[in-house]
Amino acid sequence: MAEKMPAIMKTKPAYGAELVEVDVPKPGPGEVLIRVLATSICGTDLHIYEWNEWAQSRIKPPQIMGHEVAGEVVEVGPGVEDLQEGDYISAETHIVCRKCYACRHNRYHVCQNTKIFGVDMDGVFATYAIVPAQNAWKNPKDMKPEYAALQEPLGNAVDTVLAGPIAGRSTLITGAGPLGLLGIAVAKAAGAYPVIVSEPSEFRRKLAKKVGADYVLNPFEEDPVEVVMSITDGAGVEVFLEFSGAPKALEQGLKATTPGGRVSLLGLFPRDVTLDFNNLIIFKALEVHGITGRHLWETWYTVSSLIQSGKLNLDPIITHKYKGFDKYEEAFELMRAGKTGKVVFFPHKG
Ligand SMILES: NC(=O)C1=CN([C@@H]2O[C@H](COP(=O)(O)OP(=O)(O)OC[C@H]3O[C@@H](n4cnc5c(N)ncnc54)[C@H](O)[C@@H]3O)[C@@H](O)[C@H]2O)C=CC1
Ligand SMILES: CC(=O)[C@H](N)C(=O)O
Ligand SMILES: [Zn+2]
Ligand SMILES: [Zn+2]
Repeated sequence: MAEKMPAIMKTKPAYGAELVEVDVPKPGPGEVLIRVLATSICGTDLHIYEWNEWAQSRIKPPQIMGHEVAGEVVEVGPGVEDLQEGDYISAETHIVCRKCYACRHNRYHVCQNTKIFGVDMDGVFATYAIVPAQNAWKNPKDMKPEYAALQEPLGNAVDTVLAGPIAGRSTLITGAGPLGLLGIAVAKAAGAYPVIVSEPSEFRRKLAKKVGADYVLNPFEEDPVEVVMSITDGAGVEVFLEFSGAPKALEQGLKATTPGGRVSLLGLFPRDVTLDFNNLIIFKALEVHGITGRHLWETWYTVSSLIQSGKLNLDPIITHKYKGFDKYEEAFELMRAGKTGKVVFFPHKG
């Protein structure tokens, strides 16, 4: 195996990243080394690339980026018992402590001491990467690497969509970025109808239709509330799934939700949000869920089964595939421009 490897690294506290040659790491106690087969870009990676306020407050360069991955175990560190060379795995990105109050209540997805690889330590945008054995998820041998890498963000989408009943329920999704597109795929696979999607980007509205949205609208040209009311004969939607992080979308979605309906909030807002809580939530007795990470490990079982069921229309969502990392700047710029769904790198050129 090579001694050196290419990696996309946040080398300095500024916009962008660099493609560098670094040493192939050695797995320590409780760790495995994987040969990365596929790795995909998350919106969080884009925040790190752009070096926004959140990234400046959290990321400590130099650091290898990336956290969505599928790979093959090539070396097992001391003390690892349930993994062996040749295992085909993906990885839960949240490294949890199992000691805090949340962990001791089986709420690992909100562990108070969460560390995230690719965020708080070296990540997976490289040909080899270190994964803590406790975070490894074994994949069926026949699962496409690009699907296997998507399981981590699919977990966010599954927890958002399936936070309550959805089969046969009218559903509004705001934001058809990579995560919102995954949300549409999960909602359709789970029997939601109609699925109405509000998204300003024409490129992404077209993708939303391909993935299975029943209606798409441009919130900058039509009032999402009016469209929803006309489709639902004035009732409003039973389920509102927020995937945009846009304050306006939140307000519109709450107005479009039927009294007593369910709201799942995944999108992260750029700033504090002012909201008419009394009339938009309290007097409508809405059920509101904050969504983060993935429930460990039941969400991974649901995601893997949904992929294996063949009912998730993932191919239209994976809009860009790159062999190697040479064109990483193009990939990030296209994503910044909103001209992509999910972008996947296959690090090994051979
Ligand atoms: N809670 C969690 O654990 C996680 C949350 N996130 C957040 O989820 C959100 C979605 O992630 P990505 O799809 O990667 O983000 P993205 O930024 O690529 O997609 C957001 C989409 O919302 C659209 N949008 C903007 N304003 C809108 C409006 N007024 N109405 C409807 N749509 C609007 C944009 O055109 C874009 O397509 C982001 O805010 C991200 O930070 C991402 C990962 C984990
Ligand atoms: C930080 C991330 O982007 C990650 N996908 C998560 O689920 O926390
Ligand atoms: Zn992510
Ligand atoms: Zn914990």
